[in-house]
Amino acid sequence: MNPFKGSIAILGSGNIGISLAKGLIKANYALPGQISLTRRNITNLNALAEQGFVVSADNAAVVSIADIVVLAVLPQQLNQLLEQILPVIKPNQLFISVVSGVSCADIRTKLGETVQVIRAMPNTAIAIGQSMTCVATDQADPENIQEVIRMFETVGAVVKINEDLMTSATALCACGIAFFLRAIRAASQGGVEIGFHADEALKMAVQTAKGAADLLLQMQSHPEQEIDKVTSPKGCTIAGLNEMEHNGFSSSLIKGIKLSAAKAGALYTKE
Ligand SMILES: NC(=O)C1=CN([C@@H]2O[C@H](COP(=O)(O)OP(=O)(O)OC[C@H]3O[C@@H](n4cnc5c(N)ncnc54)[C@H](OP(=O)(O)O)[C@@H]3O)[C@@H](O)[C@H]2O)C=CC1
Ligand SMILES: O=C(O)[C@@H]1CCC=N1
Repeated sequence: MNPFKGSIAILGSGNIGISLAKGLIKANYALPGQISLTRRNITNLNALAEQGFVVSADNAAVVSIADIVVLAVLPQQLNQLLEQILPVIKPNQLFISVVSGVSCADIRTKLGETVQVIRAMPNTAIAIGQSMTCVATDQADPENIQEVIRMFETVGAVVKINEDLMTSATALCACGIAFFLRAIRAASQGGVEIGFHADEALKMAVQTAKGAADLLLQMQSHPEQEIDKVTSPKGCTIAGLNEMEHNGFSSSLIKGIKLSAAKAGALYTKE
């Protein structure tokens, strides 16, 4: 892999910003000294400073020397941040926004119409190189799109989508990791009810979930094909599955994803 040669500023180093930084280092996309991390309370970044990351509370200072600027604050924190960096942005800088519900055009409205903006929607598995990242833009240059895809491919799978689907991607992939984690947690709680200690129930549920995901990835099959192989006639799997469905299992996942998508589209206030 050809490492990135320039410098990266991650503005808003909270959960996803730090996960991204760690993932990029783990994948050898960049060295810690090439990545500046900002937040207002920088004492929370002491451990990362010790690992060699540049840590700062001064967004403008790090943007003034960055080739790639990653916007990773909450939607309601974005406008104030953009006001801070507006005076120092340079031509040829690439802005990557992971902020939910904010369009490329919204960011250009604040930073100027010539600014190159690409949105990326990763999930927290980016820290271990297993993100599902959706990438979208409206008018960024092809070479910038290629660099962003290359960056996120080092830390997981990437799908390029139309920008109008970014809130849907937020719900399915970024929020989605929490939905699957909750399903694993629930399975482990079921495991405790039927006789296992909590730690062994969780280990069993985690490996079973991993096996299910890997089956689909490696066999390129449909979930129902794999389910059909498990459900013996008159057996215990179909009994359990149908009981879950009677209680709204699929329906609740679908409804939750629809609500998350609607909410993701309404997190940002332009003014
Ligand atoms: N968490 C996730 O899984 C994902 C989140 N996202 C998106 O990423 C964004 C961040 O989410 P998340 O990481 O969960 O949120 P966090 O609250 O964990 O992170 C946001 C960070 O921004 C910092 N911050 C706030 N204002 C400023 C500022 N003016 N300058 C510099 N830093 C600032 C905060 O620290 P301090 O208060 O110290 O300044 C905080 O650490 C959101 O827009 C979210 O929609 C996208 C994909 C996945
Ligand atoms: O919960 C949130 O709003 C953010 C966006 C996607 C994941 N976390």
